[in-house]
Amino acid sequence: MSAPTPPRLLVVDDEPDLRTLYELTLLREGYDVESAETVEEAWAALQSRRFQLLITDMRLPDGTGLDLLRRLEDAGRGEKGIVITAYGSAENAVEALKAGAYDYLTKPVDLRQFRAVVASALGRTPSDGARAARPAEARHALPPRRALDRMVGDSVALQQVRSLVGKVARSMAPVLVHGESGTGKELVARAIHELSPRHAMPFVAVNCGAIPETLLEAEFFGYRRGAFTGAVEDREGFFQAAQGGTLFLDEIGDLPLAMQSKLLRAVQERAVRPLGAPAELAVNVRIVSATHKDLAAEVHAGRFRQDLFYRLNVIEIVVPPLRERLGDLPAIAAAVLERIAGDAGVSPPPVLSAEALAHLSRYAFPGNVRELENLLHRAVTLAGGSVVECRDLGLPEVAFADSAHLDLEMAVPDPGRAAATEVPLPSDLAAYLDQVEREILERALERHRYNRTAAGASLGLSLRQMRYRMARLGIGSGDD
Ligand SMILES: Nc1ncnc2c1ncn2[C@@H]1O[C@H](COP(=O)(O)OP(=O)(O)OP(=O)(O)O)[C@@H](O)[C@H]1O
Repeated sequence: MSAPTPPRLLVVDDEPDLRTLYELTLLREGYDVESAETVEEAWAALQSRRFQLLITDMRLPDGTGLDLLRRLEDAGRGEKGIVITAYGSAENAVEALKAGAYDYLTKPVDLRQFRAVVASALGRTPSDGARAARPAEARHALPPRRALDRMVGDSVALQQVRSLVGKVARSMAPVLVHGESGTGKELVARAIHELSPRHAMPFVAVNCGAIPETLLEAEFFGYRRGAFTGAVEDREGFFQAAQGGTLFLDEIGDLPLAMQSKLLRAVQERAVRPLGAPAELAVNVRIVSATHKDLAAEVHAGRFRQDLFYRLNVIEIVVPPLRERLGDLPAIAAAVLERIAGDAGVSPPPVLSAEALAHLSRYAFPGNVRELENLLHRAVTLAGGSVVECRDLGLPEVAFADSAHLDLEMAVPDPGRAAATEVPLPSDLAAYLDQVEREILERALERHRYNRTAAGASLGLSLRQMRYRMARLGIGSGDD
């Protein structure tokens, strides 16, 4: 997969408040963070995978941070270590450096310094706490007012989406965008924002499924200095960051019930109260949310609050899967190839051979446009020339085991027929299902910046189950 893997960090502290504070700070810097409370728990994590950096408290219930550093050294491991020592204990700090620590910090930890030391250990420049450093936002950053242009395709379905976007952009009404993963829901949300009177104000994209439950409130509403142990500076939340603009809540169906209540309150009151703040702050934010889940069914099952559902779903925009609007495929593929060529400074852009296009048109695209983009990126690299052929696409043959052929000319949106003919019966069900599972796991990992815990949780799997499945299917977890 093409997304760069963020550095993976292990935080070890037995004090929940401090652990939360470190995790929150590091997540905001775009790192992939895991945590442990004891030497043994940390060691178990270190044995099962590689990290780039270990950040550990000196005093732990079953030993010290130095024990961890020594074990790493004995095992010839390359992880750097930062040790957090009690205020005034110079010996401890020296001992830590002697034991091979990259650096040490003393309590109470100054977060600015904390970020700087971590960045330096990883050979990076700290983001200075800027929101722009959030990978989720940076990943999709587009020039202003470009989202609508970027939304390629003339199928009836897409024309309807475009016309709805134009209509709803003017109002403040909350919009719920519904569609499978990778269909372009975020593009729709950005287009609404860019066409709205708020276009000069911020667009803040939040993947609700990627934030650990314990950090949700602080992330959404911010916190004040002193709100919890170690909160030494004020931090704004997503609502404040989106002030005057649009807050895009992706994967809203993944929000835990407790947080749903708090969000409902913020939306109703148009005010938020940062953790530790004496009073509420008025916020003027337009909410656009998105989900691939059937939220009505989630309400029915008691997993989503009905009152919040009604609040967010004032206007619904449905983005159909790519396989139901295959007529858009040639134009989207051409636009994507143009973009890839533009990024690489290549001209003219490569084109798909007729057979390659026909081949693609028989594929079900479970990952929709995003999958098409990834596939074309890979294909262009393999093709190395100006024409992308069938063999460069690397589509699993199992997906085509049945020779059902769909003529491109006939590829008009027709959900009924699509379901019946475009997913051929496989000749090897086990291999086919493995391939489907592999793609789902890879997409979830990519979406959650290769954090297996979050990716697994988004699929209803524990970390253990996730690891097992990845190992079975031979999926690497980035750098280990
Ligand atoms: N109609 C389209 N034309 C061209 N590119 C598109 C189109 N729709 C989506 N894309 C591209 O496909 C990729 C996925 O789109 P986007 O992130 O908006 O999907 P999503 O539904 O929000 O995905 P997820 O549910 O996984 O968050 C983006 O790079 C986007 O630019």
